Amino acid sequence: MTGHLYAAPEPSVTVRTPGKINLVLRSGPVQPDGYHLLSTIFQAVSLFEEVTATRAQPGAGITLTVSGPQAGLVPTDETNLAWRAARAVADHTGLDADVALHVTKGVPVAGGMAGGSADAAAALVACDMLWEAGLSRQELTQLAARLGADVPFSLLGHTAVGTGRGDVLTPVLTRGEFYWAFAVQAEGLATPSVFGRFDELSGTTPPGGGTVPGPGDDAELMAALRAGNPVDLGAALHNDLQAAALDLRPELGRVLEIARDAGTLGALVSGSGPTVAALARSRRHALAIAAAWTAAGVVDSVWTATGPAPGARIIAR
Ligand SMILES: C[C@@](CO)(OP(=O)(O)O)[C@H](O)COP(=O)(O)OP(=O)(O)OC[C@H]1O[C@@H](n2ccc(N)nc2=O)[C@H](O)[C@@H]1O
Ligand SMILES: Nc1ncnc2c1ncn2[C@@H]1O[C@H](COP(=O)(O)OP(=O)(O)O)[C@@H](O)[C@H]1O
Repeated sequence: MTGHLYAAPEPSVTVRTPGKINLVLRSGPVQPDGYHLLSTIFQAVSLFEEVTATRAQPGAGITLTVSGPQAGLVPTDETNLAWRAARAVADHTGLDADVALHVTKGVPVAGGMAGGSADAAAALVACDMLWEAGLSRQELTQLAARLGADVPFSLLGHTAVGTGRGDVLTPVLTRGEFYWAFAVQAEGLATPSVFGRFDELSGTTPPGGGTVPGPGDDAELMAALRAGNPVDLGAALHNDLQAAALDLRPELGRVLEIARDAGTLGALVSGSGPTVAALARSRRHALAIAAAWTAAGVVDSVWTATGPAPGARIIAR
């Protein structure tokens, strides 16, 4: 028998969180704090991020690595949202922030699908469990909202109405599965520039003024979700930021047109873009829409998924 010594592996926790689309996004004017009051309906989709948090030696601090097809576009320093989430758990609990984080990206980067927010949500849950911090759901949600407007929804998943900055959530009842195709561009759009262009295009409303339509205005969309009716859902999709994203990226007009030619039930820019989401009749139809985009050469990659998808889940420990 040879005398190999095997070190016990360090404890680790892996958490999976979904990307999202906004089925409806209505924005009011910019507020004095620089944020826009929103009325949105999020749907989580089956493109997932995974964050593994592994215990590190005392004094090691936070380290972070990233893998996945677009890993090169993601910062690995303290500006990464997963890093900031680990820091937030440590600051909130007074525990030492010694952890090695690994992020596996499955959501397009800077595509308006909240991949970074999903990493933040996953890192919150993973560090809470690894460090046995015992944070309540409410504490996790509060930390999430401080990290970004989309982060609380990444924790929750499924389908939900978002008000305030998009961070005040009410779950929505849905039936069945919806099929989506996504047209992804290699070069993302920065969320603040899209909101900035939205302000320019929407004119002279003074900061803090104006009103935001409530979810009651989306009764038809809510009924379509409850009934599991993709045709009615497709007809009710709406994004106030779409004109701004198209203004910054006129070529997205062609991407929308190709989806319509391929028989989509409804296509729109996802959140702040530039990803375009197209609702399909079936899994096969989603693949056909994706193939039409590829054939036209108007995208850098195509992805398909179903929604709704669950929120943060611990998948290994
Ligand atoms: C537009 C949406 C739609 O779900 O998402 P994306 O499409 O970018 O993923 C969200 O509102 C983005 O959420 P998130 O990306 O978490 O935003 P944050 O990091 O909190 O904010 C980044 C910046 O976006 C602008 N912002 C964000 C949210 C909001 N309600 N009003 C804003 O004006 C602000 O300029 C803010 O400084
Ligand atoms: N963990 C992360 N994953 C991806 N991007 C991140 C992350 N942390 C910080 N970022 C930065 O945030 C930007 C937008 O991130 P992302 O969440 O992918 O897009 P969006 O806000 O359009 O949904 C990226 O360009 C990147 O510079």
